[in-house]
Amino acid sequence: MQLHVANHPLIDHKMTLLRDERTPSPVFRELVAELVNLLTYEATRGLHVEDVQLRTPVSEMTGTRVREPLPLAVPIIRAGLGMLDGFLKLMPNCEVGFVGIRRNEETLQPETYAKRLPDNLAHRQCFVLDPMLATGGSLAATVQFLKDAGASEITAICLVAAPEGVELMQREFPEDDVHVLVAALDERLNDDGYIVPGLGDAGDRLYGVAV
Ligand SMILES: O=P(O)(O)OC[C@H]1O[C@H](OP(=O)(O)OP(=O)(O)O)[C@H](O)[C@@H]1O
Ligand SMILES: O=c1cc[nH]c(=O)[nH]1
Ligand SMILES: [Mg+2]
Repeated sequence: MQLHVANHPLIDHKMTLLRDERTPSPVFRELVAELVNLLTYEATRGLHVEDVQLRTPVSEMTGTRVREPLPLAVPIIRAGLGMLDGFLKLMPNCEVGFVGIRRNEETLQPETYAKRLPDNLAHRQCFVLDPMLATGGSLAATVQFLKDAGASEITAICLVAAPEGVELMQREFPEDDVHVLVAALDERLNDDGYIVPGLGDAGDRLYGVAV
């Protein structure tokens, strides 16, 4: 697994607003969308493209377009859904697969309650969306589902990561075919498995505490 930390002043500025406990849900959602726009630009540098012939008002030229099959976006429900619109704004023709995972609050183990993915992901670039990489269990389970379906180029876009989660991903996926792009790499996990300083429970801050 290859880790990329965005390290950009605009992203850092928006992350500061996002982390603030006084930021209300509507603003939080808007900031997430803006951050995902910026991160998607960076995460899609390696998109597969093909040549296409066109004519400008001045001359013939060879341009490029994103090659088919188009990439698959995979938000991890719930909190990852908050990143989907921002991603699709830049990649409007992507198909979307869904994985629903909830962390067990006592064991911190991921529990999968929904999975709707194409059967065959060979030769398909996949972009996993989840704001939080804490212990890494939820992301590792999702990446494994994609690999089981044949995916070999997987990029996760996250907002905040803990070193513990990064280490788990590196242990589980030692090859270079998995990339994780994060807006911020934080200090550690606390005893409850929350990222410190983090931003709290991303799902609750996006959608409230309903289960
Ligand atoms: O790295 P991990 O230790 O697995 O934790 C990260 C997971 O925790 C959060 O989801 P949560 O379980 O709170 O579900 P929710 O999105 O429905 O709130 C977050 O969105 C990740 O999916
Ligand atoms: O800090 C954390 C850890 C896991 N899930 C969250 O939403 N926040
Ligand atoms: Mg949650």
